[in-house]
Amino acid sequence: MSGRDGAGDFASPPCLASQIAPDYFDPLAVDPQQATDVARWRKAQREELLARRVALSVAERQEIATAIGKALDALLVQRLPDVRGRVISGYWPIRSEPDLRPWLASLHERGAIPALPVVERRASPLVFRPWRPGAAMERGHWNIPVPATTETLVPDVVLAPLVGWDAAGYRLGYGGGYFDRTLAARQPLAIGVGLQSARLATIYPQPHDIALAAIITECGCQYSSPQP
Ligand SMILES: Nc1nc2c(c(=O)[nH]1)N(C=O)[C@@H](CNc1ccc(C(=O)N[C@@H](CCC(=O)O)C(=O)O)cc1)CN2
Ligand SMILES: Nc1ncnc2c1ncn2[C@@H]1O[C@H](COP(=O)(O)OP(=O)(O)OP(=O)(O)O)[C@@H](O)[C@H]1O
Repeated sequence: MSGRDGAGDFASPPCLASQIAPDYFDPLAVDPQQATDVARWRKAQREELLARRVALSVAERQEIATAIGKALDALLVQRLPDVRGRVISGYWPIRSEPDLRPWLASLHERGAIPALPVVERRASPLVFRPWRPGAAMERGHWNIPVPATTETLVPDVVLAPLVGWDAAGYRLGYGGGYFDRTLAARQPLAIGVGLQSARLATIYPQPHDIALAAIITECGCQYSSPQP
């Protein structure tokens, strides 16, 4: 080969435009065809992952929830050693999500302030209402029970239930985009919790997807972002 990089072999240098990432010039630009493909793929993955999760026995689910609670405690020792007075949002389990209410109750006993997410307005960030065992509940959006109070809190920690996840810290949820909108608005310590078997090679992160700080399954911590 003659010349530097073989440039002398061609009448004009080869065009490398095809090697430029499509989002190089505008980081928020999305190819509409690609966005549609990813949305369709995610819908199919959600259905499959949810069908597998619902097939677990009650005993299996309880074991998983207990193991996740222990792994969460281990993570908090590192990330938030003193939980007293800290607002920690969990979730009211739906669609066979691991039931972490006992863990939230134990946090309450340790002096933390548990909270639950609420969709007060469609296509908007979630708001967080205080919760404690036995708190009065009402039906919220999607029939999810939410605390019957108008009080709202700013969480220090937010648990994000995972339908699917990948090892880069990205979450597949129910397709409403609520957690992404919430994390775009403020930056609590966001911890994904879900089943080890819900791991995907990638969720094909899009510009609106925000990586979580950590991902916890019944097998322990699967991803943890570098600590600030
Ligand atoms: N237990 C629990 N509570 C939670 C959440 C969660 O994931 N788990 N959320 C976590 O965010 C929020 C509710 N998330 C929701 C996500 C999607 C839709 C929804 O309407 N989904 C549409 C599909 C949307 C689409 O594909 O465009 C549907 O199923 O019809 C509703 C609520 C707040 N509370
Ligand atoms: N920050 C944002 N601003 C505006 N729209 C957003 C934002 N984040 C997500 N969305 C919209 O929400 C839609 C669903 O997103 P995605 O598939 O990531 O949902 P999800 O994370 O699975 O849902 P959820 O968090 O509700 O469980 C996206 O197509 C996008 O249009």
